[in-house]
Amino acid sequence: MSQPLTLEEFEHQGSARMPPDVRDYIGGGAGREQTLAASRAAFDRFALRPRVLVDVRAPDLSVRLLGTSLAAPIGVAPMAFHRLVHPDGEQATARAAGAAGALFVTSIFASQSLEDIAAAASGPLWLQLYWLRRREALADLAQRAEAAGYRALMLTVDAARVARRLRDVRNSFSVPPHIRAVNLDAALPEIAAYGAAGISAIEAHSRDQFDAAVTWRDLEWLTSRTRLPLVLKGVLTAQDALLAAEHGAAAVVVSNHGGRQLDAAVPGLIALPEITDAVAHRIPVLFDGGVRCGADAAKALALGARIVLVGRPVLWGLACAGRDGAAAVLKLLRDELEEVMVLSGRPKLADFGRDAVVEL
Ligand SMILES: Cc1cc2nc3c(=O)[nH]c(=O)nc-3n(C[C@H](O)[C@H](O)[C@H](O)COP(=O)(O)O)c2cc1C
Ligand SMILES: CCCCCCC(=O)C(=O)O
Repeated sequence: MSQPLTLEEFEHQGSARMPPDVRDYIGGGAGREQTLAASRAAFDRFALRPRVLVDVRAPDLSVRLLGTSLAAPIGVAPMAFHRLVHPDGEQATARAAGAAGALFVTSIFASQSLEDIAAAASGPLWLQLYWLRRREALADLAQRAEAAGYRALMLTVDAARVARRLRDVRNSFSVPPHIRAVNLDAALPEIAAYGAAGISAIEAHSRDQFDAAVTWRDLEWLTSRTRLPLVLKGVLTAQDALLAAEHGAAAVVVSNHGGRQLDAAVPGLIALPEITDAVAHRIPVLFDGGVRCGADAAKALALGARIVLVGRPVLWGLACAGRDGAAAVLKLLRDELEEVMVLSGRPKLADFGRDAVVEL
C-alpha cells in the first residue's frame, strides 16, 4: 500500500485493518449522525484570507498552554481503548505524540495503565475523566495522575451517559474481554459484562456507572482533591464557558465529542467564536471535532482556539502502523499547518486572528 498523503487516506487504510464493529465504533456518531456530518461541513463555511509579501522563512508553530510548551498547537484527543486497533495501544500513541511535540490526553477508559503510558511518553500528558457514580475512584485517579507526572485533568461534561449510537446498537458492540479499562478495574464492573444482543455495551455500562446528577456545584469537590488544573471538555455555549471560568476551570474544550453525543448539537466551529469572545481573555479555549487537514486547524486557530485536538485520525494511523502510523498522522497535520502559515503569509500563530478567515 502506498504511504498515505492525506488524513482521509489514513482513514481508508487504517479502517480497512479493523474488524467492522470496531470501524463503526470509531468512525460513527450518535443518532442520525447529523452532528458528525455538520461538524465536518462547517469547515467549508470558512475560507482562509492570505497575506502577501511577508517574510515566512521561519514559521513558528510553538505554543504555551497551562505552563507547558508544545512544538505545535496540536493534541491527541482522549479516546478509549487504543488497543482495539493496535496491541501497543496508548503507549504507542503517547510516544507518537511526544515525537510530534503534541499534547497527549489519556482517556479514563484507556486500555493501559496511566503509569505505563506515562513511562512510555516523551511529551506532556493530561488525564481525562468522566464523572462516575463512584466518585472516590476519581479522587484516586487524580492522585495517581499527579504522582505519574500528568499535568492537568480534563473532565468531559457532555456525557451524562454515552449516546445511542445506532451502528453500535446494530453491531451489539462490546469491548472484547481481553481489552479492559485497566485504570478502573478495581472500581467498576467490566464493560463486557454489559454485552447483550441488540444493545451497545458501552451505552449500557455508562447508564449504570456515570453520574447523571452532577452539576456545577460538584466541581469544587473534584478541584479540592487535586493540585492539577481542571479543563472542561464538551462546552458549546458562551454561557457554559463563562460558568466554567467562574467555577475555576483552567481551560475549556469546545467539542461536540466528534458527533458522538448529542445529535443535532451545534458544530464546534460554529460555536467557537461566541465562546472565544466570552472567555479567551480569561482562559485558553481548545477545539476538537472534524479536524482533517492543516487548513482546518488554521481555521479553528483563527476563530480563537489555542490548540486543536485530533481524535479518529490518530487511531487510523495507529491501526496502519502502530506508533509510526500515529506519528505520521500528527506529522502530516503539523506539516500541513506549517504550509498554511507559509503560504498565507502568517508565520506566527498570533497572526491567526479573526481576519485570517472569511465566512462564505
Ligand atoms: C473511538 C473514540 C473514543 C473516544 N473516547 C473518548 C473518551 O474516552 N473520552 C472523551 O472525552 N472523549 C472521547 N472521544 C471523543 C474525542 O475526545 C473527541 O472529542 C473527538 O473524537 C474529536 O473528533 P474527531 O474524532 O473528529 O477528531 C472518543 C472518540 C472516539 C472516536
Ligand atoms: C462505558 C465506556 C464508555 C467509553 C466511552 C468512550 C467515548 O467517550 C466515546 O465517545 O466512545
